[in-house]
Amino acid sequence: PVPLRYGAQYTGMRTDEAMQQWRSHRFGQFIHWGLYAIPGGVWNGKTYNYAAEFLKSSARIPTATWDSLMYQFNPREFDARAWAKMAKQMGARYMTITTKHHEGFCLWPTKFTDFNISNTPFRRDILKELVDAYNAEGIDVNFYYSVLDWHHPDWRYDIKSPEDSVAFRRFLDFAGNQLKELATNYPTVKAFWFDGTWDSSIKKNGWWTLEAEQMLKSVRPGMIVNSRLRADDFGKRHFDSNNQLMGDYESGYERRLPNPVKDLQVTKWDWEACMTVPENQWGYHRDWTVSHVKSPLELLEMLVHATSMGGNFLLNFGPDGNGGFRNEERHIAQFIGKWMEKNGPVIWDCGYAGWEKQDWGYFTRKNGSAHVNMIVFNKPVSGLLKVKVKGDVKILSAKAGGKAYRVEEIAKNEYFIHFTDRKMTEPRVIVLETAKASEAADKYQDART
Ligand SMILES: C[C@@H]1N[C@@H](c2nc3ccccc3[nH]2)[C@H](O)[C@@H]1O
Repeated sequence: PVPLRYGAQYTGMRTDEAMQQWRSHRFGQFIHWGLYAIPGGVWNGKTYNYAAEFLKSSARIPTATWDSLMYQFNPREFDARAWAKMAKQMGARYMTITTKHHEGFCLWPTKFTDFNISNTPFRRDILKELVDAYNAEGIDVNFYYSVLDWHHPDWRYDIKSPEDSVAFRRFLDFAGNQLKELATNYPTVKAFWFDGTWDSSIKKNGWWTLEAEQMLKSVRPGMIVNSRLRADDFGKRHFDSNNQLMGDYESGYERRLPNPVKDLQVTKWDWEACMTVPENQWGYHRDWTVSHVKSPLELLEMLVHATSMGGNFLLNFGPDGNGGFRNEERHIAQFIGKWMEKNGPVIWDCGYAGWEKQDWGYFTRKNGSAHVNMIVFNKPVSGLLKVKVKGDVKILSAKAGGKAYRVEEIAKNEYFIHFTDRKMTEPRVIVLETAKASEAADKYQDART
């Protein structure tokens, strides 16, 4: 292996309580909220189809003009407890909020820049209200922090001169101060979700990314940090030059999920996929007709898909400039919440079952349990759900809501579950009870070829 100073600091999955808690949550609510929520993708009467949180660049708005949106930020409808109740009802176990996005506007009264909530008509500490309200609902809160900062004069995309080095050093000190401030002033925050770390300026300062992570973990032992923060000695990101995952979980799945057949490597570490409801809008956009809007069912399947591969699913909401959610978002929360009310136990505390993906849907398994959950999305014409078990296992029974389905052994380690349900109106959960096969005689003869 290549000797590294700023590479992975440990290998394997963390087994401490804080990480087990993060892992068991499985389902999180992402919230993107900032000045971009005021124009919502529309500027001077023109609608820009690009991501609404990028309107400043897509509409080529001068920084001074954009930053003056601060004097309009006054979300009258903002009610942190109502947001937290909606998330609780949806079945989310954690929430990740943008403390500062690329625009550089800070949702908390930071000491390190005036470009923050205390200098808006609203004045109140949004982060504190959110942390308190979500924690009161038993939901953990994590902080998203964009290192990329369009507002700060010392930000550099690359280091091309001694002046760049001096300025960027000041910038890194500023970012480090803000991170320490966040970790200190909001003591119940469990994780940091870093973004905006792909530019050369950061890749040339891998040392800072490790220092930032170590500082957060010294201020808050147990703190969790995503792989996206880190760059190693050679500017490699997420996985270091020895192909070791940096940070505590892989955060490379943005608006995409790992393939359940080809990407099984992710089952070896912690990871999280974050997802937009429209094709690509994180911040509030006034016009959702500009792209495909994912249905509640599509998003529910992604949650099940992520859980089935031992990962977390972070579903994004983009409140508008007044602090209200779109009807589509409310409906999604209500739909998923209804399903989670009945079936949360096959998501929370569950992960990769270790069996081969089948066409009808996904397997999940609670750690060490003899029960394997089948979440059926696609009932086959035959009604026969194929299950290939791994290792010394046999299936004893298959039950859904108290009703037993016939388990037919069709070959060594292979079964059909006779799924007699007629019309499927929602994803169905069938729980398989398994036992050691070695206790039963083996009546199959391997073919000789
Ligand atoms: C988690 C997501 N990452 C941000 C982002 N910044 C980008 C810069 C270039 C290309 C794609 C990007 N996505 C999005 O605005 C959102 O916060």
